[in-house]
Amino acid sequence: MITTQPMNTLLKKWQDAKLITALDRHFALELAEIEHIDAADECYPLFLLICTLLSQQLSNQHSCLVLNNIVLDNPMAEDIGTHPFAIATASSCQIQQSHTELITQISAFNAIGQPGDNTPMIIEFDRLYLNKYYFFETQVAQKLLQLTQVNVNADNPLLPGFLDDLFPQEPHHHGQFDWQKIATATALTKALAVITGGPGTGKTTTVTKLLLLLLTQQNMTIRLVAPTGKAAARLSESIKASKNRLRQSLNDNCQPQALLTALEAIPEEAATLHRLLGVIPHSHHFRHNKDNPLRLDLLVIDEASMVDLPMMYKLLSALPTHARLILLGDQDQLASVEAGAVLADICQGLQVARPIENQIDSSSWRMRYSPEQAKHIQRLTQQDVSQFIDNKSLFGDSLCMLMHSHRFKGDAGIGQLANAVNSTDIAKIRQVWRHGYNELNWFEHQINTHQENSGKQQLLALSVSAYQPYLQMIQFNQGVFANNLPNTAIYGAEQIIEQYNQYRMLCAMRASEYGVEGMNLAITDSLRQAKLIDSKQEFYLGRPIIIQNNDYNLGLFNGDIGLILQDQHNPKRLMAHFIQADGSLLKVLPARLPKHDTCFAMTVHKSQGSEFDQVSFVLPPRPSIAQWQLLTKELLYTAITRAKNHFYCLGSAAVFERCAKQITLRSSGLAIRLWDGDTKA
Ligand SMILES: Nc1ncnc2c1ncn2[C@@H]1O[C@H](COP(=O)(O)OP(=O)(O)OP(=O)(O)O)[C@@H](O)[C@H]1O
Repeated sequence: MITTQPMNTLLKKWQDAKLITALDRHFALELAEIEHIDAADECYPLFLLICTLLSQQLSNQHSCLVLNNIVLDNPMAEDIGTHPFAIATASSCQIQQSHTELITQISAFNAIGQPGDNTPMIIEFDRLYLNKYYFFETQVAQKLLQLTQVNVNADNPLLPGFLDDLFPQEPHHHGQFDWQKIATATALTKALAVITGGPGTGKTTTVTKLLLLLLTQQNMTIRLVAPTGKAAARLSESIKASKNRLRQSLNDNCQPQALLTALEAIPEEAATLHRLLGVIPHSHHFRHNKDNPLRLDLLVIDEASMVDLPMMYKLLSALPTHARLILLGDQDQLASVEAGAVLADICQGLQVARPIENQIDSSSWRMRYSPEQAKHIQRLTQQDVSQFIDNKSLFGDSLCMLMHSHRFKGDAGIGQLANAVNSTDIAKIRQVWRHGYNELNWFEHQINTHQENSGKQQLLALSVSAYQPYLQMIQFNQGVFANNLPNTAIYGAEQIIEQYNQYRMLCAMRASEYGVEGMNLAITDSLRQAKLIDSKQEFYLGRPIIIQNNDYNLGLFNGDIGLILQDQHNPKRLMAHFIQADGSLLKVLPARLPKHDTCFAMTVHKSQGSEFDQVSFVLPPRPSIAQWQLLTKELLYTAITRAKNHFYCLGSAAVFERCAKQITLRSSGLAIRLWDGDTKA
């Protein structure tokens, strides 16, 4: 390897240029100590480079470093050449060997071992792992494959009839597959079922019908969980709504009492993953693990795209050996905040790449069933899925993807835009925006010579009107308390919070004028000018708060959102009010709140698992290089699909379209392990 400067100097230079973090540099230097090499050794630069690249990959949520992906003449991906942001004219280090030679050479380092070795790093084919992540990935793959191989007895002769009753054939759908029915049959026959699909495709409806059928056959302890409190609360609401719809339809169709009894036994309460596993304060470990398994027969995990690799390992380890697992989620959403993209990897084997008009590879999906599973499905559903038979894959037997959204009607703008973005179809994106749907509004960045942006001003005006109703409710209560009108009804905290949750501004990033920080300041200022808030004090009436750290004693968790309101029992006292996952109200003295921020605007990442009636999304007008890394298709898709009725976007067409073209790829070997066995490089 050749370098233009000593490696230690280069590491510092890369850190200063924000190509790597201080952690990446220290990680590499520490491993060099473990390897017992220093600058005098010929292989020192290569060892440091490889360790730095691995750490950088882990910081960017990859599970491993794919060595064949390293660009040999510019491994640190430095900006070279004529680009205005370029930091150099030539890369400061180059690897002269081929990838094969590189893999052979680094395999000889003491700190890099083979699978099964107790070394800090593990190399497998062209994938380099931190030992811990290799362990998580192999364990997750092994446990998922074990589960998918467990066939569950679904021979009850009543099942096909029950399935027909629960999924009546719609006359106009004659001859089409009923994927909800097939998903239910899949989950009836396998200990692992993965039911994925976009918003409103019927995941909750399907799982409710599935639980109903399972409970008609045997008593089971079922637990419902989701990654965040907000997502758990939403799952609980969705299950309740789905049960109500089902109760109505069972009664209308005079279904057998057995079904109605089973329906009532379906649990409605959902918990967070942390609560399920039992948090031990100040520890990464949970009370439930392989030595103290969970007490349940069936675990349903919603919003599974948010579950990272280490958490999936912990969940699977804590699952009792006899238990069944159902994963629900949208594989197209943003991947987890921490390492891995477990749900996307699970679904990867169903992806069929296809080129579309603008030459960008997009994808469609195709089920893959073994001949035995196709027979089970046919017997239970009378649907012939033989066209999806694939003799090579067994993992496909556990999967079912729902593709038809019942929420976004075929011609509705939000659904159209989400689909166009999801398939990186630029022509379709332009067509949707040009169509002028009522549900979609575009605000163009228009920055004049005084650096004033009329697009931003329009969005701020809209945000003021969208937040006005909840702030007026607060002002009404304030008047009642101030004038001591005991017989006048006031708005309850739950009502006010519900009203606040009708609208949210989402940003791609935290920092900068067009990030959460800048937009929160701008909205606060606009609301103050409109006399809707009085923001002189830190904890002013109506301030929305988002929690940034877990506080197990208070029962507040990262991402929880609440409002500063007058305490109804002592109106002189302001308290932060939160709705918890079980629907109850939690009141906390503002001074006791863990680390928090204002939440008129929040990141798209933090909005996962939530939905709002109206959503506005802010793209920066001129993204920096670092900001471009965040602007992905998955980010856009997640932002759009948070909106139930209206989506507004502040941006420029060029940025929106480039964002839609950037597809997140997370390096991992999980998909290969699940779909091809451990044999493929
Ligand atoms: N087969 C169907 N026919 C008609 N309407 C349906 C069907 N399945 C679901 N729906 C309706 O679509 C809406 C969304 O269903 P559901 O909540 O089950 O979807 P979901 O995929 O869980 O949504 P989300 O992604 O928001 O959690 C509900 O109003 C439901 O009644």
